[in-house]
Amino acid sequence: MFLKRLVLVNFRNLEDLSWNPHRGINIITGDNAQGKTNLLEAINFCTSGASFRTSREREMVRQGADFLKINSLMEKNGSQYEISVEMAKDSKLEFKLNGLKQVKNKLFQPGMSVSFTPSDLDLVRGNPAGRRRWMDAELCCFEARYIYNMQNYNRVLTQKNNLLREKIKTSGYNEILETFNTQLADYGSRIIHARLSQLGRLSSMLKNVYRDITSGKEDIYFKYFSSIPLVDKLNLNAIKKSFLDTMMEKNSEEKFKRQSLVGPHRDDLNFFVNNMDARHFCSRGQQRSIVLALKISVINVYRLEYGEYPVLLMDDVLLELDESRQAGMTGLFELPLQVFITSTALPENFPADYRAVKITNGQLT
Ligand SMILES: Nc1ncnc2c1ncn2[C@@H]1O[C@H](COP(=O)(O)OP(=O)(O)OP(=O)(O)O)[C@@H](O)[C@H]1O
Repeated sequence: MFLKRLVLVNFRNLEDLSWNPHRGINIITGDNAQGKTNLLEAINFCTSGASFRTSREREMVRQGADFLKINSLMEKNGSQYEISVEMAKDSKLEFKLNGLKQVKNKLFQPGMSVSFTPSDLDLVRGNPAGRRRWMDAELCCFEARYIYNMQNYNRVLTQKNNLLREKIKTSGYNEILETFNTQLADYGSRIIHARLSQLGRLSSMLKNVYRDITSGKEDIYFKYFSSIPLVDKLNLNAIKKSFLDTMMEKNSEEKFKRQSLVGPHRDDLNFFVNNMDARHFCSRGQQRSIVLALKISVINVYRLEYGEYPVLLMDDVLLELDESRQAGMTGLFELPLQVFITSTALPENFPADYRAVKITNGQLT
């Protein structure tokens, strides 16, 4: 996937911007608050239909303006197409593909872009909910029916929790609870199964990428911690049975605590570098390297799924690594991959060719 042209009107402080990015590495420099992240966010939006910064889309319209326009020319597997997004005052976003209106969900598939922003550092050091969100949104999103299973799982989970919280038990309480448990085991085991199989595929890629970044000095692995004993991790029926058995065992505790204690919504993923738990023992630079290695592994997974690398967006995260770790990424920069990197200054010894643009007060130079 390559972004060939980007035209923005009233996108945050980017009032009127037109750009034909380089096919390889683009470094966007500029002082603070000039519009570097805004530019990355616009690329993120026209490649995913979502912002890495906000879910309140109206915030993206330049203050004082009454509409926003993003127009992009993309190339995917050799074909070109135009995606445009418009939002007029008080109306919803409108998406077009090659000039024709298109529903957002049909326009954007996963795997068009991967972003790495400072908030992604929480993937290592933050709470388990962030890691579960990452597995759901970035790692497993393309698995058939994953989102369908997630939506149904969450719906039943809410119903079950509401039932457990009821003070006066309705008639048929135990039967209803059992029905919810059966449904949760069905959807939940598929979620856990998909997570484990995608993690299995990611594992060796992550090890290799991390070794490259650290010039072979550090090793990484991860562990999926489940609220369900997982004996046969790749056997869906075994996961489902274990899920049902565990819910039976925890039945009294769930009733006492009035909440659902078992399932993928309680699971976690932890990273270990040189056998040490990365949450507690890794430096900031190591944590940054872990997230970077994860993102690079994910773009490799997308390449296997879709036949082409996604666009990679890195906001204020790459050039903070020391030169030896940046040098460890030479292999990445040799791939047919378009990368956008923001930084306040140009790097001194960047390990690959790049084109640089500077942004000042929302204008590219
Ligand atoms: N809707 C909006 N309308 C107008 N300006 C906005 C809007 N949203 C954000 N801005 C402004 O855009 C400016 C640039 O923000 P951006 O986050 O892109 O800066 P940056 O160049 O990445 O800076 P830094 O190096 O500090 O991260 C900020 O001054 C911000 O207040």
